[in-house]
Amino acid sequence: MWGARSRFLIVLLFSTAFTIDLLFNILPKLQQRSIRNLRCPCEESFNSSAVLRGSPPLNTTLSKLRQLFSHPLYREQKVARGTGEPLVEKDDAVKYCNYKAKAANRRRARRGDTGTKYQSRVYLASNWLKFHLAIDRYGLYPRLEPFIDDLLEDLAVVDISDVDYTYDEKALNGRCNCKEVVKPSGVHLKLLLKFQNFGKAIFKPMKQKREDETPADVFYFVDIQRHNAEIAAFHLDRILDFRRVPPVAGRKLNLSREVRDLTRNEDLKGTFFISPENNVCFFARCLYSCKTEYAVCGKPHLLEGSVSAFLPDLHIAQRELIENPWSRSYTFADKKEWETNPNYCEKIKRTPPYNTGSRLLNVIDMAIFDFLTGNMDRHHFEVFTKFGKDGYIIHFDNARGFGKHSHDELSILAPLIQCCRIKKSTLLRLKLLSQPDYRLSDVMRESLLHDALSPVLTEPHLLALDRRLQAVLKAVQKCLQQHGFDDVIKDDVGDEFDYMDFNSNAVAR
Ligand SMILES: Nc1ncnc2c1ncn2[C@@H]1O[C@H](COP(=O)(O)OP(=O)(O)OP(=O)(O)O)[C@@H](O)[C@H]1O
Ligand SMILES: [Mn+2]
Repeated sequence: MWGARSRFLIVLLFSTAFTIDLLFNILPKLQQRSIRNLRCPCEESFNSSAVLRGSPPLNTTLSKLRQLFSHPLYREQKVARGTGEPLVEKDDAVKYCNYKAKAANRRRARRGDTGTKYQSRVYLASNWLKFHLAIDRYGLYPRLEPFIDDLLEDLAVVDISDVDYTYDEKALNGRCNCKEVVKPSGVHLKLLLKFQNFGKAIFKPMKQKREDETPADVFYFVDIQRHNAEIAAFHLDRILDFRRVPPVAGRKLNLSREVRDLTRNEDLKGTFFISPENNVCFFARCLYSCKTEYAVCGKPHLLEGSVSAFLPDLHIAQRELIENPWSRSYTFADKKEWETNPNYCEKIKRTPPYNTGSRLLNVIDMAIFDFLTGNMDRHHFEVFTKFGKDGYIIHFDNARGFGKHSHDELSILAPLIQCCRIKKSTLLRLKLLSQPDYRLSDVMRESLLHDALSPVLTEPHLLALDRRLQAVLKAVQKCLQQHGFDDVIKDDVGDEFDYMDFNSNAVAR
């Protein structure tokens, strides 16, 4: 009798353990593996190599993300718009990088630091260099290029050779002593990572758990930065086909081994301490808020964060910093003109460079992107000087998005609502992403599974994307009713996609 009962208990124990393993270990791994398969070019997608090799087909053929990227809207339209002029000339860039690498090697040698792990030159096969050389007038990276996924992987694992604070533009331009211009970034603690392959990236540490929502009484300008928002924004921007966010991946850093032991910045080293919980912590040298209560801590050494691939140096690819015409007031009481003047956009439409070309449409694209993430902190933006006033806006700094999933901040959409204009290509993609087969939350969920810090966004944040997408489409619909098709929809793709009716008059005529 006792033997039968204990046998039953043992079986029960094993089956419970197996179910838990299946739910929390095996299934997520299978799902991650199926996402990895996304990295092969889309030709492979439907004669699934998994089936050919005899393994179970999983759900790769049902991948919505793969279907999305195979859609005609997401295939290269080079013929229509010509080849994209590159941001940097290959020979110039390689020469400049080699010069920098040699200088870094000389500095290392002077310090007697000649370990074989350091390369003496820049390799063309490095994914960060491939990324730099592929930036063109149409985006920060091409569609479906496997090196972007390889770069994301590099950002998450490549060995670090040095860590430092980030310095502001003046320092980057060599116009002042770098040590003097550390940004006042006590709240926005971030680090410059230099990799052993000479790649560089910006690390923003985790300051808030994914599950926490920004409290209602917190103003956007004192809101903290979220590392997961940076990662999610990169994926969203790629899914929207803007390709205006530099590649970002999640990474767990060992604060002792990979920051404290590697940095040669004594100020940074000096901010390390051990917390009462025995965790390794550090804070930033800065002009304000440099207190231990603003420190970040590992557990006990490991801390997760976002790693954003560095763009080419300003020396070879200058950028212009521009104030956003819809920037917010960063004080409690003041209001900006766009908040009180209903005809504000009419004024902007007459003001160069918003009066011609695509700058205004690009600001509207950015407003849609920011509305989807809930980012109210777009005070300035940057463009590459080389691409002129029609060049795309770089969607830097998305760390203040994804703060509240239960609130949609319609004021972020002001540029769209007040100007009633949108690129046809943008609208077509938004409409596609509102279809059940390509649903935005589903493709985002799938895309984010690939990141080392998966799950990057909680379900309520993913679902908020669908709700906000509907709000954008509704705003466009209202504009169409008020102003008509020709005034609202700016054709940048021709009639190639007019068959995409989606049972609505928003796209087809
Ligand atoms: N991936 C990158 N490559 C090159 N430069 C970058 C990158 N990410 C950020 N920067 C530069 O650093 C600046 C500050 O970055 P970011 O806005 O993300 O940090 P922040 O802590 O919010 O700083 P701030 O308070 O100045 O906005 C950007 O405006 C940009 O010039
Ligand atoms: Mn910022």
